[in-house]
Amino acid sequence: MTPAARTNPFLALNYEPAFESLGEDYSDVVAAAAFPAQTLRWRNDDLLPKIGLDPQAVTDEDFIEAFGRFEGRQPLLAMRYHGYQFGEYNAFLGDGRGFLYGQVRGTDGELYDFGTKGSGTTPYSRGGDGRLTLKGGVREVLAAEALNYLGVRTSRCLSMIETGENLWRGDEPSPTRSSVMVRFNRSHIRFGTFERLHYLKRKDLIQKLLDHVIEYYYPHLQGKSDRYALFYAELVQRVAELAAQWMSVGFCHAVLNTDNMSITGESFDYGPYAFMDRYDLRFTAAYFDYSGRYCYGNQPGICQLNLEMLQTPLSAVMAIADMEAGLAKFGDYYYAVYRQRMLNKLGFAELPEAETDELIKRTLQLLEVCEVGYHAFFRELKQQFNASWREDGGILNNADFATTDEQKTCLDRWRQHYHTLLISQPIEEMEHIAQRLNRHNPTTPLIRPEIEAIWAPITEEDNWQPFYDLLAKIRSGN
Ligand SMILES: Nc1ncnc2c1ncn2[C@@H]1O[C@H](COP(=O)(O)OP(=O)(O)OP(=O)(O)O)[C@@H](O)[C@H]1O
Ligand SMILES: [Mg+2]
Repeated sequence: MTPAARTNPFLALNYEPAFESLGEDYSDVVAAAAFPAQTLRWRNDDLLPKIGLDPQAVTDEDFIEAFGRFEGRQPLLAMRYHGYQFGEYNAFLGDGRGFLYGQVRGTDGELYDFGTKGSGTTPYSRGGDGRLTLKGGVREVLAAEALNYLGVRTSRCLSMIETGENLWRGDEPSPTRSSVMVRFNRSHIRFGTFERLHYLKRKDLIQKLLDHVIEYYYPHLQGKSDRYALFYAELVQRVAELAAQWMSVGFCHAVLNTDNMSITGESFDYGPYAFMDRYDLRFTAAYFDYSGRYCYGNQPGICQLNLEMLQTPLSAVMAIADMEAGLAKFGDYYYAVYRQRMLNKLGFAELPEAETDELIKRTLQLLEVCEVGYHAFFRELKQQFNASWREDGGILNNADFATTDEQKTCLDRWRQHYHTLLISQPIEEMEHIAQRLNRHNPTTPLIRPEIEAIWAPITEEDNWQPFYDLLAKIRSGN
């Protein structure tokens, strides 16, 4: 007897035609580019069990067949959307270098998207090549893994395959290498997906899409008479919390256009992002963001503004007053999470609100006065922390970042304050403080020099080991 032909586990998944079932008003059927080569550079084995696959049973060739050659799966749908880009409405967007490959139910019961980036041109490419640079792929893989470790609600990359083409880009030495990536996230429905329908004056399609979003991503609201208002209120909460997550980990997304805002409140699209080095509210990651519109410190406000702009399309089916009531809570949601996360970074689980605010204020002031790196400071704190600090007050005695008189005075004041807080905690708590400092402050933050350090061996000698080593570090916090 001949053995039965083996099926690629990715092709054997039970794909649900959720977005597809909305019909042809929301997407276009497209084909993937035929690439001259496929070299698997990244397979995210962490994600496979989440979709019921055993990593051992999935070969590299399975990845390449499914996510490099895109064989055996259709329809591939370029999703339609518009969006406000740097405040200007753009009615010529849509998936210009990607498509929705398919949707699968995770073992957690949630629906997930496989969405591509760099898979070829579509009707929305606007003269672009439909491609993703290899460095772009590498950067998105790294950002997603780093943010995931840090507890940010983020998309992940399932695979990244080098595709053997030469690309020309203004922001990379060119020709530069090409890649195709498959993203794994909750949904690629964007604020801009609704904005497009408003632009087309299609109230019917807005309602249909909103019902779809609630059915798949807010199912606990289904059947409630005020489900639309509840949906918006929950989206406000999710987005506010996401902004707080970014701010606490020192992350600047860089392109918070409404087409990069997910309707599930999940973070995605890691283009010119950067983790800042020094604490600086004006830190701007994208070289083309001349006004600093999407600088680090503007992110909560921009998220709030994007939510407000979403009211325009949604007002076709619900009352603006209800949405205003939902949006009014943005600040409370934001600060609750920001406070908690900063407290954790400083080692504490809980302090009265006023004390928390005072500690955060003094810490940020210290970072500014001492000109010490944001991540470097917290790393120093975790590495030097000693339970004996509670008794002897020898906090950060080995810190080398305070040299001027002003810096020394600032550090001394901070030490005294931190010491008072340590004394307010029982001695048994010191161990937990050490654990929290460890968990919330990575030893290797994904700041730009770390990325450039792994990129050099890739371009110079095609050595990928430093990339894998860095991934291991950012996935473990070490
Ligand atoms: N090289 C390219 N060829 C064709 N279209 C492109 C290219 N680069 C970007 N685009 C399109 O420009 C718009 C904005 O790009 P942006 O970088 O925000 O999205 P993206 O990174 O391509 O996709 P995603 O938002 O899913 O991460 C999108 O419509 C995108 O499809
Ligand atoms: Mg985008």
